[in-house]
Amino acid sequence: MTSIVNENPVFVGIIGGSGLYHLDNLTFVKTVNPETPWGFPSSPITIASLPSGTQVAFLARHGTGHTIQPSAVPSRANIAALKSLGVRAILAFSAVGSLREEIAPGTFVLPAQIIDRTKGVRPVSFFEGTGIVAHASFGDPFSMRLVNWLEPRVRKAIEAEGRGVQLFTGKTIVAMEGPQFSTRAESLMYRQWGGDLINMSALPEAKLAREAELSYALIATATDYDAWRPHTGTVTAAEVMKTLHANASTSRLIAATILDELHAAVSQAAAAGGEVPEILSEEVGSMKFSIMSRPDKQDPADRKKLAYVLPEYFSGEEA
Ligand SMILES: CSC[C@H]1O[C@H](OP(=O)(O)O)[C@H](O)[C@@H]1O
Ligand SMILES: Nc1ncnc2[nH]cnc12
Repeated sequence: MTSIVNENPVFVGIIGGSGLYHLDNLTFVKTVNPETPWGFPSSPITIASLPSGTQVAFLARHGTGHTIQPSAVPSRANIAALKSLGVRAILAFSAVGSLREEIAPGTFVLPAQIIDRTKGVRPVSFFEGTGIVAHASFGDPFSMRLVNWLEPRVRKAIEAEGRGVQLFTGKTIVAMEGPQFSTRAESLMYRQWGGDLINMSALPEAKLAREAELSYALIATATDYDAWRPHTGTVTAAEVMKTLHANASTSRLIAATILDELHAAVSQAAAAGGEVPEILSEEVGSMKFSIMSRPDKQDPADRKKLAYVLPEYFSGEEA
């Protein structure tokens, strides 16, 4: 595991969604493809440096050629691989449908809540398949410190772009199974439930980031109005494609504008004796009291597996 005192630490990971398979203005350093206890990530991870020399890690959620179904994204391997590189904060981009008139295609949103409509076919926990039980807190599924930090910076970046892209915060995203889009009845139901956006990838990604004690924020980019509008057609992939390109270019601009400062905010305390930086403080240490299984009942093989993602609690001898 790469440590915080590395010469060129990679503290920030970016997960690119549909349409966002690479970033701009970065100098390629290398690709890495760590085999984790949960397999390989969706694609080799690109380590690249910003003009300042800051290095970041980029991972394409569906693979670089978009070959992985939403239900088959190896989210455990993705999150574990990023953590193994030293990543502490993840900016995840996602193409989403809108469930609200005011969130027009082309709008960017930093959601605050998730409604789970996945169907139990995705592994959702690093603890699954082990004899160690843990219950992560997930009431606030995104890292609100990170989201609040992002809001003014993302707003500034999109204003500077000058295309009139709007930004919303505090919204609720429905994470559905797919790969088919929703029916009109489902879409209307999600609105009644309080959903504002819909995608197929917020979960289990956000849950796994929480279990790994990583700060995680989603930058949701609206591509369509889903299926709830009475007098218009329902979402099609062709509709999504119309906005995907422009959204990806705004996403790249956002990344280029904020990554240096985010890296600095995440590393701010490293030099000052290893205190936990403010922006990470909700997540770091959050699993400490989530682990229910008595240490003397924990199988060493399970501990070894979990140490890959939570060395903080599992790398030593059992207590
Ligand atoms: C291309 S439309 C449906 C597809 O797009 C979103 O992907 P991502 O979240 O990776 O941007 C959505 O979640 C679906 O997987
Ligand atoms: N309408 C929609 N439903 C689910 N995922 C999406 N991704 C983009 N648009 C979507």
